[in-house]
Amino acid sequence: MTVRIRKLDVALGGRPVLRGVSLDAPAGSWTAVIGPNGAGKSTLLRAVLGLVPSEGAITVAGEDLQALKPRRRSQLIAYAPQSPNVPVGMTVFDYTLLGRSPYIPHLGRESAADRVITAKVIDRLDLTEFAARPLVELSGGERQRAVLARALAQQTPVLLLDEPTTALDIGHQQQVMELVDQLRISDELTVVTTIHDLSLAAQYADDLVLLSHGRVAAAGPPDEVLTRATVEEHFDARVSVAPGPAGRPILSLERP
Ligand SMILES: Nc1ncnc2c1ncn2[C@@H]1O[C@H](COP(=O)(O)OP(=O)(O)OP(=O)(O)O)[C@@H](O)[C@H]1O
Repeated sequence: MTVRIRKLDVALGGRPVLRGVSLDAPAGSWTAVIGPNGAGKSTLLRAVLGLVPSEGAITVAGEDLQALKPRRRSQLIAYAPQSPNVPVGMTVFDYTLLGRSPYIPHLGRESAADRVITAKVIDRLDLTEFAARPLVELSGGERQRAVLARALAQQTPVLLLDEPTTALDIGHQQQVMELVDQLRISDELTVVTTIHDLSLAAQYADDLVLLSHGRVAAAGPPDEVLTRATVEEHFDARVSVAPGPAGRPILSLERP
């Protein structure tokens, strides 16, 4: 399902945080939102979910998101936040099962199928040995995978991931990115993720959207957006950019 954002403005605490942001994420595509700290990346995802008030238009498959009931919206879009509230005492299994909430009838219980889907997602994220453990007792990377598990258990056509790999070791980064990519291809998921690792973004995303001071500073395929000059201008970093697999750029920091 295509996600379309037009002229999105968000103000927080009386200060503009997003200004006139537009983007198109076609069905089955992967869009990575990049940008320096405080650029507005997380706010953009939160605005799509209706978690912060915004002005402008946000549609999924042509449906106006702001007009949708929360339950319907949860059937369309799953979100893995950067710093979720972790309910004290809740196990990894029960937390992941929350992803099935949009399909459980009011005052009803989850079905056997909901529990099977939950167990499968937990397994695919290497969390089976932690399933019965309280989430708060997990390491940062284990917890991050549990947050992703909850979002994947929701089985929505659109997946919004806020910094899904920051706490992960290199092996689990690859596992998570590959899993999301497989689901994107097999189920035609539309993936929008914020991400700080620019080389990782470039390896997986079809398009990058560079936010700077709340505006779109550049957008397009990774090799067009990730130039040495653009990275220097917006991140104040000196990097070298080399073509990697399939011409996708790989960045390395250069010591001044
Ligand atoms: N509730 C709030 N009230 C006021 N300002 C806020 C609020 N939430 C975020 N901001 C401000 O909005 C700006 C954008 O924040 P946001 O978290 O979207 O940035 P980001 O690009 O995701 O940053 P990072 O890379 O550090 O995660 C920041 O300057 C932040 O301080």
